[in-house]
Amino acid sequence: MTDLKQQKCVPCEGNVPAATDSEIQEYKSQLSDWNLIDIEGEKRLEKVYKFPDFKSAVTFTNAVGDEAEKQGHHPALLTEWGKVTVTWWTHAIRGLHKNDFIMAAKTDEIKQSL
Ligand SMILES: C[C@H](O)[C@H](O)[C@H]1CNC2=NC(N)=NC(=O)C2=N1
Repeated sequence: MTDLKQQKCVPCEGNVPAATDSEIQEYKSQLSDWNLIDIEGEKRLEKVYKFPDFKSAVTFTNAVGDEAEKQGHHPALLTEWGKVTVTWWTHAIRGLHKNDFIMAAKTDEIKQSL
């Protein structure tokens, strides 16, 4: 099985099915500490990353933003002193796609690289 973090997002403009519950479980089992949340009926993946100060939280936020631009898939990012909340979902399908799990794995990799 190819690591999620090594995969690329496929272009997604609403013409793809959402991940099934069993796909969600399979992809989620390859990640650590990501929470599956439900916002008004839409499934999303969320994780809070901790930092020692505001500046390193901003650096991480920008690095995640750069990868999002590269992959054409964009998160919600809430940057605060000492923490960043990252939320991935696919707007076009109002739910989760494999792209979101790929980006979650890449987000973990970015955190480890800083
Ligand atoms: C045209 C462009 O690829 C799409 O609008 C992309 C941009 N980034 C995106 N990011 C996310 N998270 N979901 C989307 O549906 C999405 N759509």
